[in-house]
Amino acid sequence: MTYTIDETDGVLVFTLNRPERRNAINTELMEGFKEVIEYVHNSNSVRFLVITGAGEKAFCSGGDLAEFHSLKTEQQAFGMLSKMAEILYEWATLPVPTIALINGAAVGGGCEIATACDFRVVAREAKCGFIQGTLAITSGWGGATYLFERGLRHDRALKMLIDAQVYDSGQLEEVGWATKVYDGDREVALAQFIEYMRTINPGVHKAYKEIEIRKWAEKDLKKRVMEEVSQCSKLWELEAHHEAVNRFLKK
Ligand SMILES: CC[C@@H](C(=O)O)C(=O)SCCNC(=O)CCNC(=O)[C@H](O)C(C)(C)COP(=O)(O)OP(=O)(O)OC[C@H]1O[C@@H](n2cnc3c(N)ncnc32)[C@H](O)[C@@H]1OP(=O)(O)O
Repeated sequence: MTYTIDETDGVLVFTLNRPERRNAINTELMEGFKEVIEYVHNSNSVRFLVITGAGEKAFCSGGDLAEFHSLKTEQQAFGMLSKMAEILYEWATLPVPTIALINGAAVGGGCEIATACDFRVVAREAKCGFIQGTLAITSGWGGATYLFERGLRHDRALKMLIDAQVYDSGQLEEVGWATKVYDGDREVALAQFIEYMRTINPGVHKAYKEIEIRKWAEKDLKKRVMEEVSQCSKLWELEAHHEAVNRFLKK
């Protein structure tokens, strides 16, 4: 199974389970996201939604470059990118707090998924980055749009995107991307992170999330996400991108 969904005491944990591919997102995993979103909407018991990656090495390495490499044209790329962008928008606007429990590398689309979450709880040894620039594309799932909504200083957010490098956990904390850096066991870190939130009435959480979502509706967030998708699609079909992906796959 490429993913698991487990609910315990109101905490729903979605685990990306392709450690041999560093939990890269393929079509099957996209369906997993949809299943989780539906689960949360239909549940009265889920209080927190957590996403994490199986294994110790990676949270998520972004889109599955082997699978998506068959997409050559702008139109083909737009199909895949917009599908995942729609999913991430649904995820970002869920009525419960969302937590990326970043157990290892989060790069490319993996960094976008984490940025679409409300909180990023990051393992001390994890490295994360919007490395899409090294593949001659921009983020294509809405990640840059979410990044500019996360309250980071503008120059720091922009530098993260245009340097296209991975940051260590100290740098991620310094720029304000990581909510918390943890040492040791991820389950313990998660339990500590939600310790106080748990004691608060869920109606309060839902109300705060609605405030955020209303702001996003007024700021046309969805439209801006889809424009980001279009930009990425245009770059995707260029030779520079296909050459960079070839280099990665041959490595
Ligand atoms: C498509 C959407 C777009 C977006 O909108 O953002 C993207 O996400 S673009 C994709 C961006 N991602 C990458 O460029 C991934 C780059 N991967 C890495 O940098 C590294 O793999 C890692 C995540 C830092 C982990 O490094 P390490 O632990 O050293 O593992 P390996 O590099 O040896 O990888 C093991 C294995 O997994 C395969 N792999 C890794 N990432 C992907 C991926 N995104 N898609 C497909 N396959 C991936 C890698 O090729 C290795 O395979 P084998 O050699 O066959 O073992």
